[in-house]
Amino acid sequence: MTDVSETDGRTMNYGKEQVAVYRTFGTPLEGVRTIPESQFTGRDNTIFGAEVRVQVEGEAFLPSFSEGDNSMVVPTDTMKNFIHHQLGEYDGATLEGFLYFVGARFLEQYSQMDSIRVSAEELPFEERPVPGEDGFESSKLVFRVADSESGFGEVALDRGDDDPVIKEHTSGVTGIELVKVKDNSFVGYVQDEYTTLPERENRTLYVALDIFWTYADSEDALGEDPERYVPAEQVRDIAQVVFDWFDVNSIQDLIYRIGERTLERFPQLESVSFEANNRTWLKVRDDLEGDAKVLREPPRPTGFQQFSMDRNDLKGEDVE
Ligand SMILES: O=c1[nH]c(=O)c2[nH]c(=O)[nH]c2[nH]1
Repeated sequence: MTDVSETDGRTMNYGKEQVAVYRTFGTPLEGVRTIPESQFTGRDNTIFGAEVRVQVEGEAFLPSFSEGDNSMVVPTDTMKNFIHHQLGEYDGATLEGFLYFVGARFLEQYSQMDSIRVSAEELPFEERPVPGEDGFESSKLVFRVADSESGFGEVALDRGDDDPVIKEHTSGVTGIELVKVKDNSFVGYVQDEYTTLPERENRTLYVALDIFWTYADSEDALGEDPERYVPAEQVRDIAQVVFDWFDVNSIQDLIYRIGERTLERFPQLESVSFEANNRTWLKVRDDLEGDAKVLREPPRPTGFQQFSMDRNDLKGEDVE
């Protein structure tokens, strides 16, 4: 006989990924706090898309692995249909709120699921300008299918006594790609017999960035209180403003400053983390007038930086 303790600690889960789902005319996100680094004040949610991943766990699934007994198995195809359906039931306005909603619904519907992890990448769309009465305005109907940065969310839920309990959560913005054409350096690094990279006092820096954050109180991630919600657009905008403002000496230096500013702006956040990639172009010509250069793609391999920070890293300086 198999008891629970014997199965403790093993990896056993299954689920569905790449579940793309779209919703039109959702609940608008209104009432977020504005910050000086961003023009973002809310989202209409006229169109919303996400690619969802769901992963479920439960001791009841062991016989499906060990004995080929599917009597407790919810097909992953059904999971996909369930996600599609629940986006129509969700009446909130955020990606993380939807992930919590759909996760909680799964636990309610299928008692054999002990816990669930749901994550998603937003599939972004952009408003398009059309001529209106006072110049151009955003079309209310036509959107560009965008290849831009997108929101990210993940929640892991356990069954609680009453409502599900959020065991882990992460929010984020992924796919940021920024180029700064001058006022960046990379100097002062280790020089030895293996070094071929010349020091650069002023390089054109191209960085790809994913930024993730956690809240001190995971409920704040859901967006039910929009004043305490951190929109991915505002973090994206902090990143580009900090890049514009500071003459940094490396990507390491850049992401630390973005992290500091993000934690200072949003006291409700517990931590911020980064995955950065260096895509800096190589110089072909700099014999042109002024700061002008001709550049080319870098060859492989590429460098990366990962960093996480929390409130202990702040030096206690106020931001205006
Ligand atoms: O911002 C950078 N950080 C590095 O650690 C590094 N290493 C390198 O070759 N180029 C760069 N750029």
